Amino acid sequence: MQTIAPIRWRASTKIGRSLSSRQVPASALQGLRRSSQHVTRVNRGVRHAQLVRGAAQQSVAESETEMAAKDVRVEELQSIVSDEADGKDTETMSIVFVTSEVSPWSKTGGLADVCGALPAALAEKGHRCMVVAPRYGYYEDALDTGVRTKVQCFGGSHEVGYFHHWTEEENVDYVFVDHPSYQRPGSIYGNVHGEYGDNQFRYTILCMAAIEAALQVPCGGAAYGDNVMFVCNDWHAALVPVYLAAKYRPGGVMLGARSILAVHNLRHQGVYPPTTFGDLGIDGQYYPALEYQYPEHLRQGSYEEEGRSVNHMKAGICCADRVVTVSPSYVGEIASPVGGWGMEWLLGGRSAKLTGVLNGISKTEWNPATDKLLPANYTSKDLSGKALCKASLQEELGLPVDPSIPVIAFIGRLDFQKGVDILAQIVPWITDNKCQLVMLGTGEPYLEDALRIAETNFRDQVRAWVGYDVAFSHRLTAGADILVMPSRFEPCGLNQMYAMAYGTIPVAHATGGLKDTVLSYDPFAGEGEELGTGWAFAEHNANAFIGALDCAVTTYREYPASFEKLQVSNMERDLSWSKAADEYAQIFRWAFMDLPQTG
Ligand SMILES: Nc1ncnc2c1ncn2[C@@H]1O[C@H](COP(=O)(O)OP(=O)(O)O[C@H]2O[C@H](CO)[C@@H](O)[C@H](O)[C@H]2O)[C@@H](O)[C@H]1O
Repeated sequence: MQTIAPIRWRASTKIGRSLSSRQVPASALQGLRRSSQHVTRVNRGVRHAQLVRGAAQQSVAESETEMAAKDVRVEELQSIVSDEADGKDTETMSIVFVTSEVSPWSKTGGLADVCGALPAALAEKGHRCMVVAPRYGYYEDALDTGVRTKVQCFGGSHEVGYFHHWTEEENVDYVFVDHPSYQRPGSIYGNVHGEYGDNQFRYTILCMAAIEAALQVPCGGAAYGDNVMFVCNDWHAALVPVYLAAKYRPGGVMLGARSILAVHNLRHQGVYPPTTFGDLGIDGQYYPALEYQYPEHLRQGSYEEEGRSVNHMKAGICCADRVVTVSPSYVGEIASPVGGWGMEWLLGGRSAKLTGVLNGISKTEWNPATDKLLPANYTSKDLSGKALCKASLQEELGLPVDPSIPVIAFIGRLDFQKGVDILAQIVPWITDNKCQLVMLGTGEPYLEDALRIAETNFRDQVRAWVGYDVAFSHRLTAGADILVMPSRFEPCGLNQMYAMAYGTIPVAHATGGLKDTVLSYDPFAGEGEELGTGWAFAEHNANAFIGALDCAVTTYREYPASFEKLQVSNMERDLSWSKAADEYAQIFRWAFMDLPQTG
């Protein structure tokens, strides 16, 4: 606790400076109130730290004056303790998430879910939170701040604008970076011809614009300033730590800022030809942080000079103050050849600064008791609504409406990662065992075809919804009995947790976050012992998958009381973001204690 003192001192002075030196519109009274509340909280944090430091330095012989002062301190400590009892953090921080996607505005996968929910969980604990993401569309609920700035990269000066969304309920500042390269008719990252050729440029601008957002955008009347924690999500945001180290700190700006690289998927690293280094506007001494020479077996043929490349993720790993990934098991995988994708040696070297924090789920978006996208709502106390959801799903898809037939669901990106190939292999087993299979996904064309072929071959039992449909993903999660996740690797996985919250039992490959969350059911577990959450299989092959799925189907048919016990137990688990938010906050505090990482 004693080492906390300098952090709070920095926090209060920096926030104070940003309030006084930046122009604050007189009309932004509400925002000013929010800011001043924040400063008050921070000042209270300073007092807390001073108190703790004071306690450590106390001499044995206390004078009467000291005793009186101590009484005052005890009172102050009591007020802090009562704040803690409210579930609020007393050590509040300014946190800026930088991300390529954020739900509900832009989403291709789980990254958007995390950036749409974790900041709100941190804000609920008293932290000031901003999310910076590209403005891919004309978001009606985000207003133009009027702030414009120019960022220098790729041989030119590029003007970006900032749009802002804030609601009292969430208390998160969503800041959307506006640039012509973001608004395209295709999807976020590409179109039918593949990935956009200028993605490196688009996300370099995002990184630069995000740092400037903290300095310049007067959210609620006052900018965040330069004493912030940047949470840089995946390779798209991984240059933020590099710019802090190479451009800002040497110029005496952002000296109090720290950065965390949050790894959601290490397979995608943002890899470009080494000749692009000059476009990034980074001093040459940082070239080694970005350079990566792929070993021969991992080369994809497109890089010059024997596999040499510029790798954004690697740069983030080198320059971030800490690296966080989205589950404890994935930490071990990425620091080893099993899941390091060439980065294992670097991550192994930074293992003291590498932590796994299991994702949570949003209980406002994914709650069967209140979900407006479902034909019926239900709770763990009364599952009758779930039976209605199942019947409605079977009817909607033109499948036989029969409560005794187990409905097995798959939802996800159709990608090598998700193991859809082994799901395709076991479709005949599923149909032979008189189950129904419903798959929702989009992605690699050969896997989309595999889904279509399965439906064509087994029209009475299989449905393949090739596309992206959030409303249907909710109806499917609620209407199914079992959700399968045969992922080859899975940093965390969210669908298994959504399934658990909806009383749908997960069957998953024991990898990454699935290993941490899908625990095989123990029918002999006594009172107070771990019951399990579903069924997991260790080897990634069709036979092992069938073994686990057979357990789930057999339990559903022959031991309905056990199946229901598992459903209820899963629905009553705390899967919320609260615990993860506490763990992130602790990592931020540790990062603020250390000197900044220089790369
Ligand atoms: N066709 C479709 N229609 C509608 N919704 C669809 C859909 N396909 C996928 N989704 C939704 O997208 C999200 C996918 O989340 P995941 O965590 O399972 O995977 P993803 O691999 O994208 O995320 C990466 O980041 C997250 C967040 O850290 C990690 O959990 C994960 O392991 C890692 O691979 C879920 O909300 C799911 O419902």
